[in-house]
Amino acid sequence: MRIDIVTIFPEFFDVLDLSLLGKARQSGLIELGVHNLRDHTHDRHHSVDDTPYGGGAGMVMKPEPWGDALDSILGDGAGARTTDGAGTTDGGVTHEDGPILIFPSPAGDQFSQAMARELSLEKHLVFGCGRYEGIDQRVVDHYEARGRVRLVSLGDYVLNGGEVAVMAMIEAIGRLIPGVVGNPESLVEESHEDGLLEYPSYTKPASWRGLDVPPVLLSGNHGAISTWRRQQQIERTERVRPDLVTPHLLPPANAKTTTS
Ligand SMILES: Nc1c(O)cccc1[N+](=O)[O-]
Repeated sequence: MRIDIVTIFPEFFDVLDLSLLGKARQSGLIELGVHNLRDHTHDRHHSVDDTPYGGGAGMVMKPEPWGDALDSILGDGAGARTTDGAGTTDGGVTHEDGPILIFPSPAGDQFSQAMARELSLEKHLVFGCGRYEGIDQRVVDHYEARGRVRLVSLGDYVLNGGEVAVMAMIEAIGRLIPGVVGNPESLVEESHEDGLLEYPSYTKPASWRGLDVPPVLLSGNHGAISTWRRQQQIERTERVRPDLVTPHLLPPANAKTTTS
């Protein structure tokens, strides 16, 4: 997968040299390009924002630097929208094969594990990190007419810009790319992968400050352990995130439960 990021704080993404994503870049599983939006300005102050039309507080990011930066990544044909509905274009690039341009935004679709999994299958992601009061709307409109564009929200709270959200999205997406995480099994038993929150985990010592590991986990009875873990997932999800509990995730009414 190729990932490009446009930002006024390129150094923010230095951390992507570390850990699993750093190793994925060294092995070629992920190719990363970080682009400084200010390199696409042409005035001596390298200005990227201006006052909003219609008045109001704050500043809006100018469209010209964004157009220059995104064209340098996408090409001026961008993602080449389909023309005949059969998924082909004059450039031979199908709509589905083109890059996806993602703007983190509180006005976007909620990011989720399902979305992370969907995006982990893509060949090329381009992230545009807005700042100030946001990016001139015409940037989104221009590229929506030429390829796939998505506004994606990390959550319902206010951030100073898109960089933190992009970092979280890249981690959630990158770790799902085959080969990035050493043991793919570890991707399965995680919160939200099966629709439930994960069960509590324990390791040595068996007793710590008077707190003991649940005996079932020391029993060696793998069937009982699996049943206990599933029950813990259901109880934790019902307690913390009842909105995630759907009938198909619950055990049949007559199913036995394992005490701890
Ligand atoms: N919430 C927020 C924001 O306030 C600014 C940029 C991006 C996001 N977001 O992705 O959630």
